[in-house]
Amino acid sequence: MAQIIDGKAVSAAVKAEVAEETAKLRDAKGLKVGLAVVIVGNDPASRVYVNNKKKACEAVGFQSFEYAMEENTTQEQLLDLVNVLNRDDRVNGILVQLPLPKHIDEKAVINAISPDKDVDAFHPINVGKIMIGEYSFLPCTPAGVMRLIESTGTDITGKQCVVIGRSNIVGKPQAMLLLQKNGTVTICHSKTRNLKEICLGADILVVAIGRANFVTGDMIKEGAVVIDVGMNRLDNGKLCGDVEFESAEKKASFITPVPGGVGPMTIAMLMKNTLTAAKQQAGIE
Ligand SMILES: NC(=O)C1=CN([C@@H]2O[C@H](COP(=O)(O)OP(=O)(O)OC[C@H]3O[C@@H](n4cnc5c(N)ncnc54)[C@H](OP(=O)(O)O)[C@@H]3O)[C@@H](O)[C@H]2O)C=CC1
Ligand SMILES: Nc1nc(=O)c2c([nH]1)NC[C@@H]1CN(c3ccc(C(=O)N[C@@H](CCC(=O)O)C(=O)O)cc3)C=[N+]21
Repeated sequence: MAQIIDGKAVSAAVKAEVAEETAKLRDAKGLKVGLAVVIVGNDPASRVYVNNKKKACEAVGFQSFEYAMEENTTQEQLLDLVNVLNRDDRVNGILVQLPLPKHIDEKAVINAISPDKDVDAFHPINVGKIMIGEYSFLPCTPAGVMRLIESTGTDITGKQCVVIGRSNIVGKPQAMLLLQKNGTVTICHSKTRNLKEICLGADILVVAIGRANFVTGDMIKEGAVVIDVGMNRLDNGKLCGDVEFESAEKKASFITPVPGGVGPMTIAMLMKNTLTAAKQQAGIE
């Protein structure tokens, strides 16, 4: 039976570190930290995340600036706001909640965010820096996953790591971070043929697909570390991961639950990135 990785506890520890350093820098250097969160339209799921981010900002001692824009906001209006935030000294980090309404070009918006305020690490400059290991920010979800793996005491070096999913925001950067920690990494996606076989070889399995209960216990090697990034809202309103928890926990050595696993880590790492941004903008470190 697997040990459950407590994402809430690990995220609380990260937030406590951030809160402590924020208070110290405020007292010693008068540093103030601010995060702007922009949301376009009124997708209920997005609202939940944005509210969680706002609460986290309060908890660690940041100012948060929320910009809720109408669904019919034009791309030009959104780009104008991003440019204002780029120049606003109170704002150290900018997060534009994705997905955006279809009439807005997400790439154009991401590219408009000043790379030093890009606390999601989605801007091409920051993506490139991650590739060559010279980053200042790591993308929040993959960075949170790394922290969860670390919390189990697992040494990644030489391990077979399998990532299912190759999105720019989760799968691809996740694979890169595991590689940087000397994992032997395989990336799977919808065209992968022998998925079950590949999964059965995984010492560390990270699943980021977006399909409820897709990975079942028979795909998991005895003793594997299983990280479930998926967030699927079922018809009954319940939140569920990409991994079928009941069968998977019988095989894994460690496993993350949904909710209470990767989700809270994403927000904690966002706080960490925002503090890093503020320090860099103030010339500290
Ligand atoms: N907890 C958190 O903080 C976060 C959670 N999420 C959640 O993680 C999940 C993934 O998100 P995201 O990466 O943005 O999703 P995307 O939809 O962008 O990517 C999904 C990936 O899964 C692959 N895939 C789809 N179906 C299969 C299949 N049958 N077999 C193998 N691979 C498959 C796709 O392959 P292909 O490329 O070939 O299409 C694609 O690479 C979602 O549930 C999302 O809600 C996302 C961000 C943060
Ligand atoms: N620019 C941008 N950056 C993001 O980081 C980003 C985004 N857009 N769009 C959407 C995804 C998703 N995401 C989550 C954040 C917190 C939880 C979270 O707190 N989850 C809780 C439960 C929340 C609930 O109950 O609904 C948990 O898993 O325990 C989940 C998912 C950030 N994302």
